[in-house]
Amino acid sequence: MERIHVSVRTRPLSPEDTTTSPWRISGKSIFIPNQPSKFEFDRIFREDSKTEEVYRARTEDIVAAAVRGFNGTVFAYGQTNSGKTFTMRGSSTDPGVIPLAVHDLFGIIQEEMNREFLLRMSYMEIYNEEINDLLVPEHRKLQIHESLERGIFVAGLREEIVASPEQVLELMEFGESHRHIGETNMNLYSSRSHTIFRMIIESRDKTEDENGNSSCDAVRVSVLNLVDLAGSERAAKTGAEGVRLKEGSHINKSLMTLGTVIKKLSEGAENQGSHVPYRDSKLTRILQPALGGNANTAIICNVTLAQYGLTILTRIRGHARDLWFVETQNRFVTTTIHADETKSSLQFASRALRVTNCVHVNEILTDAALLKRQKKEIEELRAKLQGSHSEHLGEEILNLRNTLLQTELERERMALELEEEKKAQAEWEKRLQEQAKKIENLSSMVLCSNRDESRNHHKKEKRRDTWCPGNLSRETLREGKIKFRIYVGFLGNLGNFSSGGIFETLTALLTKRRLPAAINQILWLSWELIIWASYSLLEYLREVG
Ligand SMILES: Nc1ncnc2c1ncn2[C@@H]1O[C@H](COP(=O)(O)OP(=O)(O)OP(=O)(O)O)[C@@H](O)[C@H]1O
Repeated sequence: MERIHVSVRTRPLSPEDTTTSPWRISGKSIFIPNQPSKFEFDRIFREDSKTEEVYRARTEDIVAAAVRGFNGTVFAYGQTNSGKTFTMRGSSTDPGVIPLAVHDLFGIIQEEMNREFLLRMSYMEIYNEEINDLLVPEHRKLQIHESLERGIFVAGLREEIVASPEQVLELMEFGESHRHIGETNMNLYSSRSHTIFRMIIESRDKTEDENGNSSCDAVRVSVLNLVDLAGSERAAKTGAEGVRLKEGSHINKSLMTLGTVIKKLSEGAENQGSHVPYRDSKLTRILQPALGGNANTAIICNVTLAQYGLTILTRIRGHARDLWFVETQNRFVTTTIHADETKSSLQFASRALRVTNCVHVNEILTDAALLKRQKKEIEELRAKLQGSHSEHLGEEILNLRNTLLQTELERERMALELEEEKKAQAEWEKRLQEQAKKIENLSSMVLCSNRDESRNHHKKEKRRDTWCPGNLSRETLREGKIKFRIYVGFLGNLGNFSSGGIFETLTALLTKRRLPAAINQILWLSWELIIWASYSLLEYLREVG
């Protein structure tokens, strides 16, 4: 977790303002004697401080971190005419934070021998809640989007590839010429828009392995935002009307949202899951990652310690100048009370001190890079393993492998045994079922037989067919035998009859004996037939009875 770094820069005062100023500075504190409000910051830069001092205090580290892959944002905040543009852009004699950062950036990159870099720059302004591309002036009213890969970004914004600080500053100059600047009673060159100067830094490791391949394809992409905000202003003070009034109200509205966002964040709203109104203005939406996200952030709060700001605007040989003393040919004279606005700027800055961000390297890993990284990790682990404990560990691993193998074999053997036992049990159960069936059949036969015997005992004269389902009773079998014998007897007698009687009768007729002899023979045959029938009947009754 990284806290937002907040420093205060006071602008020079006129001799009159110096004598009347109620503010006192002591170390890192700024206060009005005998008043409860006392503000403490990371650094306070007095009016004689150079911009380079301001830059070295924190922005220098943020630039160095951006080269290593960490996002960074620095912005100048303060009321109109407090020196924000002076701090961020500077002049040819006193370069501002942006040119210092650009030179530093290229300097650090040149010293980085193991990485190769690709730098891009963009420059945009937020004017009346519209985003304009300062590098391509016809690109106006751009929209903000959000994606997983790019996070929050401005669609259609030109990103120029740059190779030297001079090229960057030249492009910046070009952009400046398209920025909205206007004259107000407070500032001849008052910024009427917020500007965001952005450097996008891409880098990859260029050390090669033995095969000549890059050792890692991971690409680091970080963004460095250097923001010059428009200043809060009171219409009464600036004398704004018409277009200036409209601009002023948009500026104030977006700064108010910035104040609300900082207030919410300082109260821990984001950690508690409460709503933070980033989307209420284009400025806070674009700065969202810097305010409550993944960025090293620094705020330079520009203030004037004047009680009565006696700002004299005059024109010398056609050029407007901001002077610290009264000129005889002054055009505009505004006498204002600054102390309240300074207090409100300091309140904003001290709230920002309580905001923390979660900063991490932005690295994009390709599949090949992931693979290489994992291989590298495996190699490192293997090397560690082969270190001091390698022999002991090797033996232990061998033992563990043997134990594992034996356990596997034992498990397989037990599984086979179990299978065989299951089969045997199934066979045994099948046999048991068959035996049970046989026993059941036999017992049913015994029952039938017993029942028939008892029935015969009580009803000897009656014979009844006894049929037991699924089996023949003894009685049925006996009856079958009797019938068989009777039929055989009948056939035997018929044989006798045929062979004896009929043969003799026919012989008598054919040998032309007399008819009485034939009739006699027929009678004899009939008699024999009767005898046979009687015999058969007696036989049947004996068997059945
Ligand atoms: N530390 C300083 N030393 C010398 N001159 C300064 C300093 N700070 C501001 N000035 C002068 O004060 C004037 C107003 O400064 P500047 O334009 O930077 O204010 P600003 O805060 O950007 O105003 P605005 O919000 O209206 O754009 C400029 O002429 C600038 O040169």
